[in-house]
Amino acid sequence: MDRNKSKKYHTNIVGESPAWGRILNDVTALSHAPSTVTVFLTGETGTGKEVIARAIHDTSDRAGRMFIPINCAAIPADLLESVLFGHEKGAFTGAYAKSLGKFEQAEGGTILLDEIGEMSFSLQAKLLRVLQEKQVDRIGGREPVPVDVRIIAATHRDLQKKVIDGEFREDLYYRLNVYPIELPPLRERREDISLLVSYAAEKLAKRGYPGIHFMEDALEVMGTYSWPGNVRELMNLVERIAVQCIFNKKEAVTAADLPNCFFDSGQTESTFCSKPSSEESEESLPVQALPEGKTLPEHLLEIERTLILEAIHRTSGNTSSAARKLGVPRSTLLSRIQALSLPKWSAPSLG
Ligand SMILES: Nc1ncnc2c1ncn2[C@@H]1O[C@H](COP(=O)(O)OP(=O)(O)OP(=O)(O)O)[C@@H](O)[C@H]1O
Repeated sequence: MDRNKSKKYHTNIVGESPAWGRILNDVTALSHAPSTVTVFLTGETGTGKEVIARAIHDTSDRAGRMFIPINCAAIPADLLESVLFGHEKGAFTGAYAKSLGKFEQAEGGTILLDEIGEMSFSLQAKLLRVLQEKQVDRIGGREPVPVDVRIIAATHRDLQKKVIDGEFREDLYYRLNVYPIELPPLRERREDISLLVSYAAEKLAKRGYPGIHFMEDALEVMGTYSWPGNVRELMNLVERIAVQCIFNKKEAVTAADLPNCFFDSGQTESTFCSKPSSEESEESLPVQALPEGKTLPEHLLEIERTLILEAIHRTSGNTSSAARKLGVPRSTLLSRIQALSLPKWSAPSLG
């Protein structure tokens, strides 16, 4: 890809992991292809589907035109048709004036149909027509209106299952699924966590928050969390901690500033007993639980650190009962806390 194109999105897209690199390669490949190619984005909530859709638009020859994201799940089913395709004056009760739909507004540009799986069956047929005929029918309109709009569809659901269950049209599914991109969950690209945390802190600083930085122990614990809400959850967490930092007048964020869910035993378990992803499985099978690049002693120290932090959190910093939970004398716990340079416990002001 030429430099200008990469510049256009690299400033607000963060990630250097191989998994994320593959997504950026797809964006690059698409930037060289005709900008009419339909793209189908899948991935858990908060993985960056909208971010990638925008990057695809920004690196296409449609960049100067509109990018319109629509969340199909957020608009009542009976309104969605008029929102997408528009209506003529008097087409239905309350249609006091002609209204252009999003497709016409996005002429020459790109439309992101997020949560496409939530679209009603009858509207799916109308969308299929737009894809086939490149024209929309305004509600109450006499003539179809030609449109030149790239469609990017996105979903966090298993659309193939919806097709099998008869809830999503198969013909539309194949029309949309021309260039599929599957966004990896954050737990499958943990290498990006610390970059994303710095990016989030920088973004907040631009919005007037005081500068904060995350200490190694905090990043370590964050690196073992499962992040069900993915990058969105990370962004929200950094903001929540930034608010606490203003209140506590501090800049350095330690593991003790993280919410309790980071220390849940289920969480610890799911981290250390997690199944390797298909990509990791070949290499890491002989030493199944060992994270890439870590030696056994390093990994054991990490487990020890996490367990001690968890026990300290759960006992609100009471080292006697934490030691009891861990089954070691208090003196041993104190010396391990010192040896591992673990932070002193302080009560979090939120959650
Ligand atoms: N790689 C990334 N670099 C920087 N910010 C990111 C990245 N990925 C996601 N974000 C941020 O995370 C948040 C969620 O991203 P986005 O809305 O694109 O996710 P999504 O997959 O479309 O979520 P949903 O399925 O819930 O609509 C946004 O604030 C976005 O800016």
